[in-house]
Amino acid sequence: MTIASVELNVIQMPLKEPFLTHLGAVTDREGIIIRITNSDGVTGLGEGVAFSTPWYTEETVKTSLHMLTDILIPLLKKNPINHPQEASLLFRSIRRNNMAKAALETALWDLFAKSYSQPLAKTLGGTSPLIASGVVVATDSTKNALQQIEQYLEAGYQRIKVKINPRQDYSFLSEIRSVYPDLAIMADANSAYTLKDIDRIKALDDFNLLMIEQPLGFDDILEHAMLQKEIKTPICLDESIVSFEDARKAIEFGSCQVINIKVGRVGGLYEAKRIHDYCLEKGIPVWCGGMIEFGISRAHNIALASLPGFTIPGDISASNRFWEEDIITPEVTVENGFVKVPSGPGIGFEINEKRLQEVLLSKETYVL
Ligand SMILES: O=C(O)CCC(=O)c1ccccc1C(=O)O
Ligand SMILES: [Mg+2]
Repeated sequence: MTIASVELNVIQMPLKEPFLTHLGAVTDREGIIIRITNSDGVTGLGEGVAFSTPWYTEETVKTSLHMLTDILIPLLKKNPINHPQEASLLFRSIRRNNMAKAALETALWDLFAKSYSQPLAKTLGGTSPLIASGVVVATDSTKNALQQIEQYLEAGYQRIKVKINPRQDYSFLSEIRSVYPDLAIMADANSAYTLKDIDRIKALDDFNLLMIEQPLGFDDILEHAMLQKEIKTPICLDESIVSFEDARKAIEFGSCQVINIKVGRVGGLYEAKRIHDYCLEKGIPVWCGGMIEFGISRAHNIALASLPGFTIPGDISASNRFWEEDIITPEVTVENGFVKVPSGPGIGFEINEKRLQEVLLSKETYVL
């Protein structure tokens, strides 16, 4: 893989409606769109999914730009690679900064697949032609939640995830359950509880949830294992799993029965696939998480979710879940509850250049 240049585009777009969790509101999304070009003029696309502030992980758009320009791109310049997996191994010399690493590594995967005229899903070992689609409801009112659920079920989504916290849990979920007794529902707490809340969390066993995601500390593995012994609802870990090693330890400890895999959170597609393969071997189902992302990251998620261990509908929703107009063409759509895995080379989506220009904040090109 002879890399000729790396282009970093910082963009910003308002969400159609604010995304509310107990940690705050996301109303505008900044992101980094990476275009890598090789010596034959083939381009690979990647997306940096860190937020503007470090509310979900410690990274931000600015720390990602620093890591990319001052550390990761120079590292790639010094160490030519033949396969994206080598980039992933090379980046192990840098501690964490997983979203910055993933932004570059995913672009290399797209470039690699395109240079063999192969769909990225196939390059990764994916087999399913269709991905079951789920969606997240992130609001602080039961009325809004019920309205949104109705609208999303109408659009065909197969599974609903709601955000919960100690001020919005039991009665919120019981109202939703009373309207939708058979709906596939999961609840994501984004670390809103501690073990002192064990009775509140235990009570949620009443609702036959598919799982409860990340109820306790964002970096905890021990207390989730203690909690899982006390509740029937399967625990799914999100924030706590930032590497293959975290996944291995969480499974060994019994800290979770399900894992949400996010490419950015774990540092790229190679690490995501390693976690997937291990979970498949251990009988732990996985699903693909979302980052309120733009179309490039969404496209990488689709390719990853075509692997056989992704047996639960993930947070892979249509472009129009968050955006008036996405930066890719065609946009991601959900039909009869599924997203089609593209059959074209690489991620199978192109940049919508007009839309990219409309939302562009800055652009830098590095020649290698
Ligand atoms: O569909 C989506 O992109 C939203 C997924 C979501 O809940 C989320 C969005 C941003 C940051 C963290 C999370 C999460 O899964 O905790
Ligand atoms: Mg989550």
